[in-house]
Amino acid sequence: KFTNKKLPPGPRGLPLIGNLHMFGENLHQDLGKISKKYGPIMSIHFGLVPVIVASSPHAAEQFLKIHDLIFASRPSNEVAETVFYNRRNLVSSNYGPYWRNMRKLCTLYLLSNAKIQSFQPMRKKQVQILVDLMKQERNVIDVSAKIASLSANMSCLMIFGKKYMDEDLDEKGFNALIQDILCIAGLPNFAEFFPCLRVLDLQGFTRRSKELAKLFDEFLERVIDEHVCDKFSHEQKDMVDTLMEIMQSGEGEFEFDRRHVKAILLDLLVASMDTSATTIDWILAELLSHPNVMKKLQNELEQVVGKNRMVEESDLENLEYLEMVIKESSRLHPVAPLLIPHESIEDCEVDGFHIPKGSRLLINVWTIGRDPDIWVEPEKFKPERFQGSNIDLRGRHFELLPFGSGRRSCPGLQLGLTTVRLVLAQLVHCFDWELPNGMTPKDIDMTEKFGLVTTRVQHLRLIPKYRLHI
Ligand code: HEM
Repeated sequence: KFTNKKLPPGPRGLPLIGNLHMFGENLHQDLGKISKKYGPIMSIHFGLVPVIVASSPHAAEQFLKIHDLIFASRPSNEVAETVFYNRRNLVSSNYGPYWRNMRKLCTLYLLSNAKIQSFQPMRKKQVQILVDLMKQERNVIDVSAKIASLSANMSCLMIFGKKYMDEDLDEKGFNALIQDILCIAGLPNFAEFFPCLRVLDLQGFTRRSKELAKLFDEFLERVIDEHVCDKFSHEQKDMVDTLMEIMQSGEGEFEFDRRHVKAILLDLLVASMDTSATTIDWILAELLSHPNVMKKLQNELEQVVGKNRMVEESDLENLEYLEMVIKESSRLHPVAPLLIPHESIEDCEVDGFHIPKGSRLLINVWTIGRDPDIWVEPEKFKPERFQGSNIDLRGRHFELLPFGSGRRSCPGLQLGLTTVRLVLAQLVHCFDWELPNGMTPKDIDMTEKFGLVTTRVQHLRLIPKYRLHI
């Protein structure tokens, strides 16, 4: 079928390990450097697995729009199989009828605008609890940890109908276990690239995946049992209720039992908790590094909301500068800098290059966001660059893709953005934030820690000064 079998260019690999020796802790940055030499469609190898890296808006559009269908699958991995019930979740399931149906159900019943709206009072209450707590504080607080807990609480209330405390799962704690899942799923797993090493479990991933699978399965069983017996009364229909209803109605049009319910519940938890919290953390860190931007945002809030009340969700659509700030931070710090790996289901030709079936695809949105050919002074944090621009966050403009684009793009975009906008607006409106111990804005550390969700290495420790008149 293909006359031209030329693979995309890329660095020569070593026998067996391919290019794995070229990568340090920050895979997205290393790939960015290498792609400068080999171009926006690059071919490398993780062990024996062929990997294609796209690093320009044009290349991203080729894979996520023009040839979207061919690249709409996901590679398998240890965590997907062990922890997510043999890939019955949405994030890691193969492209096909199961994924299509499940995605439709999730968008229609769990992540629709009406559903997001129904959780508005819950969000308001949880943010209020955090603001009240911070109002009392005179000392330095770990704001990153507080934002992570707030996000975890909001996710749990939405998905399970109640907050779960760290001790509900394991002595290691709820948040830490979710981090473990993201970590194992995000790091290069040698057993995947060299199947013969699988039995040796050199990185201990198999053992840890099995432990995590057991812990979460017991937890999810308990949660479902509680709902079935209605041991705790909850005012509002949560996502467990909705999924159980779908299961009982037979509307799934495919096999749908407890394993599917559990896989989707865990998926939603993992996909929502850290992404939203980390996005907020990065934005706050940039605002603290740029006091002029912080001031301008506070001025906007003063004009739209005023100092006599807190922010309401209905205010959010009037906060234009906030939107620019979110876009600018998402450009520099996309929380999933390589998106989630895609996999091709057929041979394909892209820009004259042959891409074999079964290639893994990484879209380096981090590099695209910092490309000097696309952005003026790309390393500078300047929200004003989006003034009057039609570039949005929805994946229609391939130079800015924090939620991906096309069939596999984030179905939780609206929910995630609502959380990010509300929490950020409230924290910036209610408080002035002081840096501790003579720290200056220049001292804020922006070092990244790569993972499926890429976080800042340092937590933000700040002193809140309440600034409203109520
Ligand atoms: C600011 C917050 C968020 C960001 C930045 C974000 C980003 C992303 C990205 C980059 C992807 C991968 C796209 C790709 O592979 O092409 C993704 C997938 C996904 N996200 Fe989000 N996300 C966020 C919040 C959420 C929330 C709140 C939920 C649901 C509760 C969610 C559910 C999912 C799911 C289920 C997928 C997998 C979709 C599939 O494979 O079909 N996300 N997200």
